Parts: sequence; structure tokens; C-alpha cells
Amino acid sequence: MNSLISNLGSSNIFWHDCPVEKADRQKLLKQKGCVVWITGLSGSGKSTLACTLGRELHSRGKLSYILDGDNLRHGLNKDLGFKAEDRAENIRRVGEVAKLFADAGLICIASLISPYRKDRDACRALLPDASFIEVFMNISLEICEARDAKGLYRLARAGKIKGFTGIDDPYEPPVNSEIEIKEKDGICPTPIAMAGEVVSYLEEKGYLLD
Ligand SMILES: Nc1ncnc2c1ncn2[C@@H]1O[C@H](COP(=O)(O)OS(=O)(=O)O)[C@@H](OP(=O)(O)O)[C@H]1O
Ligand SMILES: Nc1ncnc2c1ncn2[C@@H]1O[C@H](COP(=O)(O)OP(=O)(O)O)[C@@H](O)[C@H]1O
Repeated sequence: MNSLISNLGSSNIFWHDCPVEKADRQKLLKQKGCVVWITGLSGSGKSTLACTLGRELHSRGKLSYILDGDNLRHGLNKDLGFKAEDRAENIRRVGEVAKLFADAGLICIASLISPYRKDRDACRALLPDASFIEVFMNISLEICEARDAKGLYRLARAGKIKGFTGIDDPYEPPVNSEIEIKEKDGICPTPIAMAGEVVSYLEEKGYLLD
């Protein structure tokens, strides 16, 4: 514990380069590493898009890995709650992990509410050359609440969960996301259509080589 504390902020650490680099891994995998960061309200379809996209990429022979907020809160982030500082630390950690996956050459799909613009922008700043692709699930609270797949909105409305995003906690929508998934006349695109939009973007920007 003492050595951990005494190392905090220490300048006595050095970067160690290795001979096999990101470019070599990307060549091997025939793809370019990047982060697809999916943000939106609970119930907006983040996990659905992440899984459908993962499956679509897999079927094309592309290696991806999903970092899902709910899942990570069972392990890496199990010490964190939902107050603003905890959410910020949650996003910071996942941003750092996503950066490692992208450096490994994978298409890392991060799926978290990530309600604060500042925290998402800090993750964007970690990634090189526009390889942070923000996907905004612009689905109305009405639709998300009507879905209420986990019954959490009902509990939040009843005051049994405090600080629930969209009810009594803020969500700051992106101002310049690379991709926006929108409902039309109250109808959401299908999971396949949402994933197709992301795949087209990745193809167009050269992330899926071959
Ligand atoms: N107070 C509160 N607010 C929002 N969400 C809550 C809350 N309490 C529990 N949950 C459940 O936690 C999931 C969100 O976790 P995240 O790590 O994505 O959240 S955050 O990015 O740190 O805001 C979220 O999952 P999704 O529904 O998949 O978004 C909820 O199931
Ligand atoms: N495009 C869609 N069209 C119809 N239902 C959807 C769509 N995306 C997600 N759903 C449904 O909405 C609910 C919440 O989706 P989920 O992916 O778990 O959202 P989130 O991860 O944002 O909480 C699930 O029951 C899911 O099947």
C-alpha cells in the first residue's frame, strides 16, 4: 500500500517500446484498431447495437471486443456507483482499456451511458488520428422508458432508485458525434440497420481493410 501511494505522481517511470508495433498487428489482422463509443440513455439500444455490430464484424472476419458498462461494473468497476465522480472514473478507466484494445489492433466497441460530454471528450483525446468514433443513440426518453427492459425506470419514477440518468440525473447529448442513430416518427431503426450504419462508416474510413 505504501509503495503504491509513494509511486503516485512519481516521475521515475519510463515508457518501454517493443519491436512489434500497432502497425504490425493491424497488418496481421487486416484491419485498423479503433474505438466505437456508443453513448445514450438506459434502454436506448446500446448493448443491442454493440452485440449486433460485434456479430456483423465477426461474420466479416474482423476482430472486435465489447466493453459493456453493465458488465464491467461486475468486475473492473465494481467499486464504483453512479454519482458524478464515480461515473467519471468509470468512463476514464474504460477509455484507457479501450485505448489498449485499439492499440492491439481490435475494433473496440464501448457501450456505456457515459452521460457527461467532458468525460467522453477525455476518452476521445486518448485516441490517435480520429480513431474514436462516437455513436449517439438519439432515442427519446419516452421510448426508452416504455421499453424499460430491466424495470429500472419504474423504480426510478417510484423514487426507489435515486440519480437515475434521464429521470433525476443529467444526460448531455454529444454535439458532434460521428454517427447518430435516430428514431423516425417514433420508429427506431432495426438492430441490423443500426449496425449497418456503423459498418458502412468503418468501411468508408478504411478501418476494415481487405
Ligand atoms: N442510477 C443509475 N443511472 C443509470 N443507470 C443505472 C443506474 N443504476 C443502475 N444502472 C444500470 O447501470 C447501467 C449503466 O452503467 P454505465 O457504466 O453504462 O453508466 S455510466 O456510463 O457510468 O453512467 C445501466 O445499464 P443500461 O440500461 O445498459 O444503460 C443500468 O442498468
Ligand atoms: N432498434 C431496436 N428496435 C427495437 N427494440 C430495441 C432496439 N434496440 C434495443 N431494443 C430493445 O430495447 C431494450 C433495451 O435495449 P438495450 O440494448 O439493452 O439498451 P441499453 O444497452 O442502451 O440499455 C431491449 O429489450 C432491446 O431488445
